[in-house]
Amino acid sequence: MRTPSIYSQDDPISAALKPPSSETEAERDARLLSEAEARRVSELIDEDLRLERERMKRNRGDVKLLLLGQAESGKSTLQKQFQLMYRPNSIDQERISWKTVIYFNVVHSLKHILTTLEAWDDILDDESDNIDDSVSISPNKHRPNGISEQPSPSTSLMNSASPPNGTPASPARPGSSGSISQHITSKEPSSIQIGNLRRRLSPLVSADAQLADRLSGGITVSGSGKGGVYVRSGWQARTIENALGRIRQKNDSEAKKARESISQDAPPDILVQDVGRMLSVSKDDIKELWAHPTVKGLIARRKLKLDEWSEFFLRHISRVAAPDYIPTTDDILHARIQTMGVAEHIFDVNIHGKAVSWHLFDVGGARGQRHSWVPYFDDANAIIFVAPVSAFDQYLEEDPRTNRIDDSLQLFTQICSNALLKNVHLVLFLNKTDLLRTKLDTGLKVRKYITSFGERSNDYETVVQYFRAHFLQVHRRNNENRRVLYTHFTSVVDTKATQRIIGNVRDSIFRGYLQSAALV
Ligand SMILES: Nc1nc2c(ncn2[C@@H]2O[C@H](COP(=O)(O)OP(=O)(O)OP(=O)(O)O)[C@@H](O)[C@H]2O)c(=O)[nH]1
Ligand SMILES: [Mg+2]
Repeated sequence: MRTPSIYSQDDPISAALKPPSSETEAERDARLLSEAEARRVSELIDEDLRLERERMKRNRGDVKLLLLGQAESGKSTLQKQFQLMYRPNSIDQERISWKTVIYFNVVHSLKHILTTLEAWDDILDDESDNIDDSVSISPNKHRPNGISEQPSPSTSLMNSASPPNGTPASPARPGSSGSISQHITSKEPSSIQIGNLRRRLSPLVSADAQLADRLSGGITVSGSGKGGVYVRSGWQARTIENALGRIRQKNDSEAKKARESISQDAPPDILVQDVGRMLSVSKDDIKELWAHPTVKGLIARRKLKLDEWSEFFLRHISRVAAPDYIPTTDDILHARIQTMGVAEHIFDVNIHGKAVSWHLFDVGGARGQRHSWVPYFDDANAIIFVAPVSAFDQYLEEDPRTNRIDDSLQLFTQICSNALLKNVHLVLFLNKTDLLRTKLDTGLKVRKYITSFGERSNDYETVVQYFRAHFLQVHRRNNENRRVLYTHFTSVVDTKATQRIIGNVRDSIFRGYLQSAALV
């Protein structure tokens, strides 16, 4: 008996599509097979559409929270704190993959130190010594890593001649950034010592590109210079898959199951294993380089600028370079990897007996990434805008003429004035306050970089209030709807303090959410 066909005798379209009567058995079998495949694909599409409709319906009641702010402001670190609070097990599952990031952070920092030393001929040249970096420095060679050593321009915040609090702006004055304790007078010993360290560390440093490739999955993004590498959401699974290699061969559902079953017992990636071995062998050399008077001198003279994560991992190198190293949660919070695009994280948040799904969108903050934020604006319930207040002496990697505080203020202006966001609950984190304290304690003068700071006192309280006043001013000028701005001084690497603040923010967002959902 012939298998029933999809072609009905009565339907004219079916009749038109009816197979020719001369169809052979083999042609008929092939046709039936392809009809069955078409039906299967069509049913899959229908099922996908049904699930998507259901998801949209379900998500209508969910809270959507955007984490916005410039690159390096601390958005992903804040996301990790949400993860620690609401899905702590997932941090354990990812723990092993953070080892690749931390090794990359160490190796990349060593490379940056050695390249900078090379540009200064591995010595502290007292004749070119000028602690004040508002004056042009003429190194012997071009600057490493394309980082401009032209004096960075000081800024009057948002070009406002008159800052909040009424004190008139005064011109920048050169300041001192502290005393140099070590002076190397003999070129020979210093350069020979560093030359030897460079030679011994070169196999380790040469792993930099491979580690970057492992994390990015081979994707290079323009502008991923200093920070090293951009990653898309899901990079953890990729580093683990590379470690296991064989998972790639399997079909999707098997790979998913294997990924889910991976814990920190997963066999380590050969590359990561090799880097771990080299780190362990080179531990003393790294310590010697990090403690070397020439390195310390270049840092004090601001000829060598290290990021906070570089300093953190170099300070903890004994632990990080140990053969049995497993990243601690604190290490994970300090690890640095640039976000590419927008990464969605979903948490079930239980408030007053009501369970609500929170969708956290962690965005890439570099200028080239900001266009990808907009599609998430129209159904957002809340924004946490993260502004690093320690960045008053730093300039955008993408545009070395723009002071990072100024960029934050400009970005905050755009967010406050955006019509799509006018009803969104707005929270401001003035972040990296721990680093701000350290910078001020070492004698760095705000007025040297922010001319409008004028003759105010350079103490922590005055400085944070000054920056806060600027952000409040931006909010006030762009607040037709008279919405409240919730402000917090934060250091999001501090778990205890941050989780307390997250609790407050959660409650205030949830109150707004209930009101807008007309549930109260
Ligand atoms: N000491 C200190 N370090 C911080 C703080 N917040 C963030 N960091 C560190 O700053 C670096 C950058 O933080 P991220 O969270 O990756 O920055 P981001 O805003 O996600 O950056 P993009 O993804 O490039 O947009 C990381 O090494 C963090 O550990 C803070 O409050 N204090
Ligand atoms: Mg990020």
